[in-house]
Amino acid sequence: MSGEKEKTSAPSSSPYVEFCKGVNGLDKVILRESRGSSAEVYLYGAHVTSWKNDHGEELLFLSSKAVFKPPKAIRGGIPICFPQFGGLGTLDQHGFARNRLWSIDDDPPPFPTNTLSKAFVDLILKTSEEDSKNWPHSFEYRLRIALGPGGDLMLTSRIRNTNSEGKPFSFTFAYHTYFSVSDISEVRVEGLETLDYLDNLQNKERFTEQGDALTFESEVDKIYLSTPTKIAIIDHEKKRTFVVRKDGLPDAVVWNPWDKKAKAMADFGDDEYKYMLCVEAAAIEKPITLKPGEEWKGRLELSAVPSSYCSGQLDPQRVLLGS
Ligand SMILES: O=P(O)(O)OC[C@H]1O[C@H](O)[C@H](O)[C@@H](O)[C@@H]1O
Repeated sequence: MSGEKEKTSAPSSSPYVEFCKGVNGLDKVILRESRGSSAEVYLYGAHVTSWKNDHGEELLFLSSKAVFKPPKAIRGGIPICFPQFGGLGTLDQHGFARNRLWSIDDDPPPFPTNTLSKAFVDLILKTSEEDSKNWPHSFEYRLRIALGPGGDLMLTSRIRNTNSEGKPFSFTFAYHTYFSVSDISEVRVEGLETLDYLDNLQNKERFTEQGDALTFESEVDKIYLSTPTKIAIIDHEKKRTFVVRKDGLPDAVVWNPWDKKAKAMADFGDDEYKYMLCVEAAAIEKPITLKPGEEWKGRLELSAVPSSYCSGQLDPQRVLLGS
């Protein structure tokens, strides 16, 4: 199994980082921030399955039918799509990172920016013999998952080309975040209006979004191109706004399977589409290419703030700037 060499000793827990077992005895890490927020990460897939605010409220959607058993990816939370998004290549849907066993990275290279947080974990995935048969490249993928002092969830991916023969490689990528929402019909997304998108439901044809914030009344599966670095997901019923900030990730996928596709998915409840929305920070239209020795960085920062709106009038500037 890849990455076993990194595991020199059993990691020791602290008040901020607890190493334990999750469903089916899979290794899990719980991050806790002193004001009460928390996150849970499975080493299987480097998959964040839970993110709670300081009131203990769950902010991510995880299906009640999620399967915690390799080789199936966990349905919900934040799957990592690498080195391929969707079916855009020869690999299995969304690549292999989401269904590999990652290791704890005991000695990650330093980060240029110091986070104040003590609640973080560093994970690593390296090329395995099996994966190199389908994707003949050598890579090191380091992922830091951190909870900020205010409960923000930060994921930083650093992917390095370690090919020894001078071969570049290209990949597409997404943080496939499933947000928990009170009722999909009460949700709107701001920051994607007037942008071009590829519609996965119409052979990836290119369209331009209209001027209004996005609302949802049927299946949606769109790849928005060259989006702003901030996107807001406003849950009117919960009076909660998620703010997605991303860096190095120009695109954003918006997905909800709606009723028919929900029924067709074995690991997804028939009605659960009402309670989730995927907004995925991604690099899809223009694949990332790395020469040997080069590193790419892609960062996602999620925060959940009370919606600042009254009488249904939302000022997007306040939502995006006022957190
Ligand atoms: O079922 P999965 O392989 O996890 O994929 C779930 C979904 O992921 C993305 O959002 C894609 O755009 C969708 O087309 C796909 O259905």
